[in-house]
Amino acid sequence: MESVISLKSVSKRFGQTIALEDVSIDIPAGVVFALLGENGAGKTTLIRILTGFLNPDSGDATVLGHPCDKAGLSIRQAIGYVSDSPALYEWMRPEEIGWFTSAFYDQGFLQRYQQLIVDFDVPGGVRLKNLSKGQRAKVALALATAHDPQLLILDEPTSGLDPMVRRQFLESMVDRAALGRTVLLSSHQINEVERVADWIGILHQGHLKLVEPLDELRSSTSIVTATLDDSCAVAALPAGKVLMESKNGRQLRWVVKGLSDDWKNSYGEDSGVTNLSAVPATLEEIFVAVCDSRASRPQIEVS
Ligand SMILES: Nc1ncnc2c1ncn2[C@@H]1O[C@H](COP(=O)(O)OP(=O)(O)OP(=O)(O)O)[C@@H](O)[C@H]1O
Repeated sequence: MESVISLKSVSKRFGQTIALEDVSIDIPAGVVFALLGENGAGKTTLIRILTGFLNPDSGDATVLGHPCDKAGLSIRQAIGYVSDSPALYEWMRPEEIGWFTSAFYDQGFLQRYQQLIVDFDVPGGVRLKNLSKGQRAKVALALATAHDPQLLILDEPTSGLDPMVRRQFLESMVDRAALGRTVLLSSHQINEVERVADWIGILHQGHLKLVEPLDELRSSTSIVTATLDDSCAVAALPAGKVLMESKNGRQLRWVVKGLSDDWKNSYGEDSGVTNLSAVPATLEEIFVAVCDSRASRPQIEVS
């Protein structure tokens, strides 16, 4: 089946700054895909390429089968998109902008928009320039979702929303995916994302460090801890891909992907290591391990 979003070896620089380097992703239909990354990781650049606002220096990007560099307008008409700073007609009221925008879409748009505005508790008769940041974000979200698009792209969708609306909004993304729609959202809110995402992509300094279904990522990544007999000794790494190692006195901690079932066998009585244990890693722990360049012996594969 064709991917809803496909990026093949996409790179983009701004002068000396590498915003994206050789990024390839295929996102299937019917999933919530969360793009995570620190400030400046390249998330917005990737979204601007997908929505045709920016062309890559090299590589190919398609959305719903359309090439992003040539069909930006068609893509933006077909999808729902909310940027990190949505531009709205400030002098309009929410009820007016809904009515105005409905002219570009099918008959159901206005009814769905009005329902969303009620659900989000936005006052329909106040000018947009006089609404709070969160209320404006809700209007932008309602406009982007009221035509029930196949694909919804959201750059930092929950910033400015209060906790109740965030929860309601994120749950509605899961409902969309269950109906076969696809949602791509960029976020810093790792804990929130962990509750709703099916797939995770982690960008770090323009490089896609990881892209995987969240279930597989969680079940394959462990936090391994151990105690050294002598704090000056060096312990063998556990068998698997060590994403990060940290040491605090005699305490060792590793984040390991694909920890082998018999990993404890490598630590015999004379290994100088005791109190071995492994627990599943949280998404936040995985994110830090992938992005933290201070890890002392990072990204090592031990077999
Ligand atoms: N128009 C531009 N001109 C110059 N540099 C840019 C431009 N747009 C982005 N960059 C640079 O590209 C890199 C990636 O920026 P981008 O906005 O994609 O990051 P981001 O992951 O969305 O960050 P944040 O989470 O802070 O919004 C940054 O170093 C940024 O300074």
